[in-house]
Amino acid sequence: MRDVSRNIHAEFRGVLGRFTLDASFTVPATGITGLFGPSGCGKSTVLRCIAGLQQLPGSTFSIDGDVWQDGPLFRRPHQRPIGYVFQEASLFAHLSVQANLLYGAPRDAAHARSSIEFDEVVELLGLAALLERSPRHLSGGERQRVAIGRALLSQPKLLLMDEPLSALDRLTKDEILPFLERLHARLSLPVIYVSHDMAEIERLADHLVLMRAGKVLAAGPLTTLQSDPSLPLAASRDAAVNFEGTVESYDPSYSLLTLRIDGGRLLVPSPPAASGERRRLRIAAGDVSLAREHPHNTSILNVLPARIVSRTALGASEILVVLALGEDGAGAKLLARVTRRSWDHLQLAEGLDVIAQVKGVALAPGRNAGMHASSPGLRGR
Ligand SMILES: Nc1ncnc2c1ncn2[C@@H]1O[C@H](COP(=O)(O)OP(=O)(O)OP(=O)(O)O)[C@@H](O)[C@H]1O
Repeated sequence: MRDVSRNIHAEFRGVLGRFTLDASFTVPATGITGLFGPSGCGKSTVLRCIAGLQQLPGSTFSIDGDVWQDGPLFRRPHQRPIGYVFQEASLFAHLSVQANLLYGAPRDAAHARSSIEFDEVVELLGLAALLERSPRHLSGGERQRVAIGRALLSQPKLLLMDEPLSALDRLTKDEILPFLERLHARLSLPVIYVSHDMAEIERLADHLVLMRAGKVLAAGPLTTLQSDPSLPLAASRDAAVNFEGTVESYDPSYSLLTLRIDGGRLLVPSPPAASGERRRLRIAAGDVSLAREHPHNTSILNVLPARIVSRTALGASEILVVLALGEDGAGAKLLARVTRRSWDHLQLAEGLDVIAQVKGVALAPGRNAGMHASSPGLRGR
């Protein structure tokens, strides 16, 4: 039998008007799972099924071995310990921010032990200065932070977020993303995060469920799906991979961080950071070029040994190359987009050891840095 403990397991099947949903996935019941796909593919419907707001007979759902739906068993929405954050925050206009936050928080002491604390939520979401205010006078971003805080204080076992940033402008989004990153770093609560914006998913998600037309194309770790050439992400114009790096050292004379990643080291321009700190990195396929030999006298900071894992034609003139970093080709996967002419000219081949020249690395802000910064990340060249 499948081990459903520590997992979220979903199988939703049914017909809604002219739409057919046939979505099954299993992801870890930890971290943030991005639910990604084009408009109308069924992302919100999956969330509604998880919340019990949409009942499709013959479906199943369990989290951490706790079954919410299976055959005749169907827990009603109020029997499911979920927090739900929608596109637009609907706050009670006649209540203060503090009263809104506490609305729906369990009052009994039984919840107190394992609970998400009020003070912690206020601190994590930067709400201290807003507590006495009326929601009428909050900005869109502030309202959404209150809505997220209220969902957390209902002590959910699972947080569902349906396009929580899509109603906000770019600057406000960039202001809220660091708060979400802090929640991610500090709380162990599993989150299912719906978005059709890959930039948000790349910043936040650990796992990904890729949807198309009511079906799940693939589910798994974000990096694995990003670097799978058979999936649409890798072939897209802005294809990239994200992975974690650990700060090894900081060179103040050049404001450069050295980060250890699986299979190599990267130098990235950055404000100082403490060694041992974990940071999320993004490397775009278009920022990686290949050489047969170690280049001399180059301005490119990051030049790493790697092995070619696979090649996939992208139209008539380009090739998408999946690389594995390290002399032994056992490290993190990277994508590179090269012209077919260069591929032939350099006599590249699957299995060949090459040098990856990384022209740009985007580094997510540190957990405590940039809480009011509007920069989505730094680029190092
Ligand atoms: N109760 C329902 N009855 C009939 N059709 C429905 C029902 N619920 C959803 N649908 C249809 O299912 C499809 C998927 O809708 P859904 O909102 O889940 O997509 P989505 O991926 O979240 O889209 P978006 O990103 O635009 O929000 C749509 O065509 C929608 O009209």
